[in-house]
Amino acid sequence: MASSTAAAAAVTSLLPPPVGAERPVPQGRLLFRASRARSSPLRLNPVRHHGLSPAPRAAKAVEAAKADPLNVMIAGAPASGKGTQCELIKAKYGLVHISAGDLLRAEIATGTDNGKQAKEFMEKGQLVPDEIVVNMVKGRLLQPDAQEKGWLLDGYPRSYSQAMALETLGIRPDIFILLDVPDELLVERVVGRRLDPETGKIYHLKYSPPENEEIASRLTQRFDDTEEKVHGSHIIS
Ligand SMILES: Nc1ncnc2c1ncn2[C@@H]1O[C@H](COP(=O)(O)OP(=O)(O)O)[C@@H](O)[C@H]1O
Repeated sequence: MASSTAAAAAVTSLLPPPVGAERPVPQGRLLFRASRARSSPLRLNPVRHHGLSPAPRAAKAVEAAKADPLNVMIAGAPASGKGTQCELIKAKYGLVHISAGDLLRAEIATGTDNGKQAKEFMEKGQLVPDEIVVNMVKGRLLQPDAQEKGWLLDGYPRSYSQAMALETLGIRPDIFILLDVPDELLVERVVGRRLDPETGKIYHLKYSPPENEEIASRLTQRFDDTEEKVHGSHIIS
């Protein structure tokens, strides 16, 4: 799909280069740069200097050499291309991809109390209450893999209160990416999207049509791939 490849390249080219290369200030419509919270309690091994005296030269050298892992938040409506962008960003920067929806589904699968409560809201298509989501996301961000490699947080925050909950913990992304796709295009993408139940491959009737008649005849549509989903969704998902 030429347009999605171009969009994919557009987003990763707006991100800073991987650690080790020089990081220019990114610019562009799809991307907003947030300031880094230097005192983030999420950094388990920060380089800190105590007292008023200047840091020793050796400590400064260590600090200069140690690049902080990149922390990214990404948001976009259904069919905005978030899944594609997440894969590309993950592959390019080696970040740990943390999806709020996946975390909730894992809670349900393991049958935790949080999972049982979350399920009721998810089945009704409602947001799961902050008491469950905030701690769950915070806990995952604190895991050593995300701390060491950096994180790509997807599907959080979905409300002002969720954003503020992380803000009060001192957790901010280096970059917030909003995939801002016009409604007409989202509808076109969602309505034309098809799934091959045998291979799991996703097609689009117009942009990525099936290779042959046999595949075309078995394609199905996801039950929630409807125009209403686009209109009913929050821009931040
Ligand atoms: N940040 C969040 N806050 C509250 N509920 C969430 C959040 N992220 C996901 N959920 C719940 O999980 C469901 C599935 O989310 P997700 O996997 O992102 O899929 P979708 O993009 O189809 O909503 C949502 O409909 C919502 O009920």
